[in-house]
Amino acid sequence: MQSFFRKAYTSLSAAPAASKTNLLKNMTMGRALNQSKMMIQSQNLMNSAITRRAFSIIDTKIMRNIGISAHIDSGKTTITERILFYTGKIDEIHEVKGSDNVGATMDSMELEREKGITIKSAATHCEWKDHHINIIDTPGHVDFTIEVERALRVLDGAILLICGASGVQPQTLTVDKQMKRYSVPRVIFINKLDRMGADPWNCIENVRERLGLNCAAVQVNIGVENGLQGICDLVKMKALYFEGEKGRDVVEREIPDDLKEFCDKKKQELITILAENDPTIEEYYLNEDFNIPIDVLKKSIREQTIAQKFCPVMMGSAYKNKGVQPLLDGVLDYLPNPEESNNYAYDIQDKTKKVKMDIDNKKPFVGLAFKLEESQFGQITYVRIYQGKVKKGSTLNNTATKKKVKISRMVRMHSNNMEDISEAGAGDIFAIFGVDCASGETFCDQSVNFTMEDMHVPEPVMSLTIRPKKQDQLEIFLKALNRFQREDPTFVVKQNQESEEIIISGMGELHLFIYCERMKREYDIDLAVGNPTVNYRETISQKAQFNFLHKKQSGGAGQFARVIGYIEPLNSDMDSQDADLSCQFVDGTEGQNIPNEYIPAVEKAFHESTKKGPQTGYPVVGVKYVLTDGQTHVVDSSSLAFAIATRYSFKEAYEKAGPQILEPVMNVEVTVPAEFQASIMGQLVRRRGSITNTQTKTGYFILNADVPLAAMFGYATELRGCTQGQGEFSMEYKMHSPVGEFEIKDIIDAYQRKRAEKGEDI
Ligand SMILES: Nc1nc2c(ncn2[C@@H]2O[C@H](COP(=O)(O)OP(=O)(O)OP(=O)(O)O)[C@@H](O)[C@H]2O)c(=O)[nH]1
Repeated sequence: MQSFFRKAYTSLSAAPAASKTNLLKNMTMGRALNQSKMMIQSQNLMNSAITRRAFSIIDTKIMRNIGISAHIDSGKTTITERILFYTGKIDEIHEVKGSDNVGATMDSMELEREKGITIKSAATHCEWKDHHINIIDTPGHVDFTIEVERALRVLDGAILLICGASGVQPQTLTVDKQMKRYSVPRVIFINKLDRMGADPWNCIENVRERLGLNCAAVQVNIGVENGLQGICDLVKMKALYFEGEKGRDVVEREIPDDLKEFCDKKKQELITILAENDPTIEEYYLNEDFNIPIDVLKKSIREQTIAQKFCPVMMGSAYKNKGVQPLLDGVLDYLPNPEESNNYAYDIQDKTKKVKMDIDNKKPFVGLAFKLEESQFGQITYVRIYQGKVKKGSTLNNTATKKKVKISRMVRMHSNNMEDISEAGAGDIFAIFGVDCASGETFCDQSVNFTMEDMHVPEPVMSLTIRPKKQDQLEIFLKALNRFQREDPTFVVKQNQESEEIIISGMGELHLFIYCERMKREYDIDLAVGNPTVNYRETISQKAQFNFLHKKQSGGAGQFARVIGYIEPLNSDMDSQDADLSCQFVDGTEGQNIPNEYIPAVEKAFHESTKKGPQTGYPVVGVKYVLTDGQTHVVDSSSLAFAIATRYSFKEAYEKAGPQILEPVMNVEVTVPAEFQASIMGQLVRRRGSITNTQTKTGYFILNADVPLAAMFGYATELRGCTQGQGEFSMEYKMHSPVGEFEIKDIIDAYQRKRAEKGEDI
């Protein structure tokens, strides 16, 4: 079959365009191959045809931009590897941490292959049944959550992966929340059905309860765990088996007799759920007619999925090569093409003006740089086109920097490889070379000036000091920091003004560790790394008035400014995930006691004051400053005087407003063999954790707890030690909560000590 394919591909490539379709038909139809083999051959031929088309603009109707998101280790990379194999992009499957030591194709960084985790999201594309699919493989580890955010921002649909044995896990909740935030329609794939204790029906219940998603299975598994054989498609009412090399031949048979009744029941469940939002299906339902034509059923699933009223659930085992091709069919059948998803930009002149993007190649070009990557050929910038098209050699505007950029080389990426293209059209994802920009910036045609909506960038929760051991490496060290910062908005670099120490902050220990490691490996820098510290925040718990007069009228130019008002908490409850961690200024003045020209100085000085809290030096959050009145002097008032008065007024009121210190609290999930239940609970309670959920599943004990980040240092080692290496845990940022009484004193003392010792301004 391989040689047949090669021959066919050669003749197809050489044939004139008009005869290719016929040639394709003849070659696939004229041979007495079995049904499944024919399917694969015609598939590969179509793929070749589309690969050729990749050099020109792709019709948006046959395009899908999808991401694969899940909790860590759910199998995203493993699935992507199968997708690339079945669509003819790679000739061989390499496993994550596989015995061949090659590593999965999408894990192209050395560190990714070593650790068996995905760090940066790699973009790729493939062709399936005459459709072009752009795929972003997103990392599952919470420390790289910004990669997930970025991917979702630019995708039209997603596959939400769930482990068939573990069900909904902490990060499934996070990625689901992110998908909801960006209104991304999704299909669910329950993976790892070959694992001990796997149960897709439990997972579906779990999804309904914990994610609140209206979902139903469109497939039923044939067997489970070691006995997993295939799946039944409830739309077609056929059984599908995956035979031949690596399960590449999809063979359709009748549903096994012992599953017929169960499949009928599950199909009825699907129809009942669809009927709620679709009058056509409702009519079938009311007539108790469950033999709905395939097209009608697919149309309903598609429309409701795109409208985010429903999620179709598919299933299988990527590792055992079962269920991946039907999942690809599901992507085409149920996820939107770029024309079917809504995207908006803001007019840079008037940010309140929202402009709907039009997937039309004739419209002015608007594209978002959503990801940067350093390669051996220079910076690669990934761009999603929201409208218009772009040709190699054209010039675009970067609306953030106002700089003109020449698009001299355009490519489609495939992990670390690429293919050159000469143009790309609306809805597509491509990459450009040598363009200087930061991620999140918008490129436009000269005729428009739009910016795409900002991405949600979470607050960094952990910091550490870092410096090169050798002075002559300082320049390359700063270059590396600069690059990482532009690639990743959750990686923040600051310099302490007084001690000149460089402080890097990020989303967790692993996040910061990876950057230190990359500096060592990619830049050969010998680093001195300090101890990690937690990013505390300060806030207030009650309202407090201020009335402050700043007056200096002895000699020289005088200063006079009075500010009157109050500060109050922005949140009624700080112990909540929805707490607003911003600071707001409200101009509540009436009349002209403070002339308008001084108000901006007051606002600016308030925001400046919140950058460094009086108790710990960490930023103040969740505070509203309301200016109600004031007083000026005809000669001596100035913006400077009002700025000084504001700073003192804030300090004065802050002391009376019940100051609090907030610390990052993590949602921790620990999975251990059941016999370790007691010791695990004890450990987390000692680490100031409050247990939120426990469950026991097939010999495993799973515990969820909210634990302060400050108490989680060294937990990986402790867990490994007490479970003989059999325990696993993951954690993600949940919220900033007030620090307990006992810890407050330690934190303040440490801050005062540090200041006294070093005269440091942290
Ligand atoms: N039994 C079983 N194992 C699987 C399956 N899919 C993936 N795995 C294994 O699960 C582990 C994690 O798989 P990955 O594909 O790296 O998961 P991921 O979601 O990409 O991981 P991160 O990117 O690090 O979050 C690997 O050891 C895989 O071989 C499956 O269907 N069944």
